[in-house]
Amino acid sequence: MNQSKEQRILNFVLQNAVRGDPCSVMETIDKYCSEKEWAMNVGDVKGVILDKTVEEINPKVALELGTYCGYSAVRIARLLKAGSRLLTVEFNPEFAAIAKQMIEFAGVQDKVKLLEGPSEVIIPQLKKKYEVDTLDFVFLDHWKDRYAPDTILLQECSLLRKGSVLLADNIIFPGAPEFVKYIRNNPRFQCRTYPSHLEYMKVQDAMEKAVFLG
Ligand SMILES: Nc1ncnc2c1ncn2CCCCCNC(=O)c1cc(-c2ccc(F)cc2)cc(O)c1O
Ligand SMILES: [Mg+2]
Repeated sequence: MNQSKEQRILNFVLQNAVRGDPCSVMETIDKYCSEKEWAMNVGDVKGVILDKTVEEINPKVALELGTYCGYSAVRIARLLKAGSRLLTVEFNPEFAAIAKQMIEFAGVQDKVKLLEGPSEVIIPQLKKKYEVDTLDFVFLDHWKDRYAPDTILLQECSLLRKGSVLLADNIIFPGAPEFVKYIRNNPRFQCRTYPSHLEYMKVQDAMEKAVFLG
């Protein structure tokens, strides 16, 4: 049975990156996906916006929606201080299996908990099942039409507190128009757009940062 693209990405990392070195894993994925096969990792250009946001917040508890191969989970986790944790949610079991191996190879498994399932099922479980009080940071990178409903669900589950920061990928391409409309007209959020480019392409994209005002 021929391999999936995601399996080829993982194999390239296992054969070419340095075990236990998150930056090496990120660089190796970026090399493969810019030279051999495009894939929907946040990538090295938008990844710097993600880095700066995580460093500014220094989150104790972070949530990622849409793990894919684990690139942004590794990217975020490498910046987390001791005692901080990233919960990352992946719907697709094949992607989750790849991401688990990627996260372990990078050596950040102690900071990352990979949760398998749809976001609308996992989010309501975060408080009781995963012992979350509130979230300091949320990276939205899953189905673009889930960004708005899941932002509403996070509020309904009292998972946001004054100052919680959401960062959403792909608000230009593929686009998340309902989310942009919802968040920019909502007085409970302070928004800022970061124009950038689609991963590994010259196509315009952007990230939206939204601070919950409580
Ligand atoms: N826990 C959960 N709950 C719900 N859905 C869940 C989930 N966990 C995962 N998914 C399912 C998400 C599937 C991937 C989402 N990301 C994307 O769809 C995505 C697509 C592009 C793209 C760009 C240009 C193109 F020509 C084609 C595609 C780029 C990106 O940066 C993207 O993030
Ligand atoms: Mg994305």
